[in-house]
Amino acid sequence: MAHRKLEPGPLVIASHNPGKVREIAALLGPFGVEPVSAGELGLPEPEETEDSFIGNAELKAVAAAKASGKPALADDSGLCVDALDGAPGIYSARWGGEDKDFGLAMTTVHKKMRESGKDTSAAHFTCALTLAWPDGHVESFEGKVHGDIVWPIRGAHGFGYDPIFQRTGDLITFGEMDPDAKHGLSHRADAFRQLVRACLKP
Ligand SMILES: O=P(O)(O)OP(=O)(O)OP(=O)(O)OC[C@H]1O[C@@H](n2cnc3c(O)ncnc32)[C@H](O)[C@@H]1O
Ligand SMILES: [Mg+2]
Repeated sequence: MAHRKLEPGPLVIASHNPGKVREIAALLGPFGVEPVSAGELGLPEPEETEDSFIGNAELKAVAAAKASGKPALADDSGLCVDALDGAPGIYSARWGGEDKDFGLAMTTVHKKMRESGKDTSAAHFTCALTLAWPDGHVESFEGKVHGDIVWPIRGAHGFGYDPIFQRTGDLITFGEMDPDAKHGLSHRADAFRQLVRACLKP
C-alpha cells in the first residue's frame, strides 16, 4: 500500500527527551516542516505499555497527534547488549531511574556484564520512528546501528548511553563523535532515511 505523505507545516516531536528532540529537529532541518516539541505544547508523557519499540513509538505518536490535532513524530529507542540477552532494550530509559541518571544506567550495564563474566560485548542501538496523523493513521520505520560496549565511558557529546557505545569499525564512541557525524550514521539516521523515502519525498 502507498505510504501517506507528510504535508509541509507544523510537526509535533512527541518526545520529552531534549537530546532526542535536538537530533530529530536537526534531521528534519532540510524538509520544510516546522518542528514543535511535546514539551513546548505541554502534552503529557504517556506510559510506555507496549512490549516492542514500534509499539511504544506508535503509542506516543498517536497520543500526541490526537491531543494536538497535528501530525506527530515519536521515537522509541534503546540499547540492546548481546551479553545481557538484549537488555536494557525497551527499558533503556527506565534504567536511568526517576532522575534519568545515565551515569547510573551505564554503570548498571557494566556491572551486569561483569556479573555474567563478560568484559566486552557486541551491542546495537534500535530506533523506531512513527509518524501519526490526528485521524489515527500511522507510518512506522525501524533503524539499527551495530557496535560494541566499551568501558570506561568516553566523551561528553550526545545523550543517554552514547559514551559506552562504539560503532563497528570506529575508534571513537558516539559520546566522542561530533553531533553532525552521529546524525549521519546512527540508528535514528537509519530509521529517518526510511521515513524520508516513504513519507517526505514527493
Ligand atoms: O519517550 P521519550 O519522551 O521520547 O524519551 P525517552 O528518553 O523516555 O526515550 P525512550 O522511551 O525511547 O527511551 C530510550 C532511551 O534509550 C537511550 N537512547 C536512545 N537513543 C539513544 C542514542 O542515540 N544515544 C544514546 N542513548 C540513546 C536513551 O537513554 C533513552 O532515554
Ligand atoms: Mg520514554
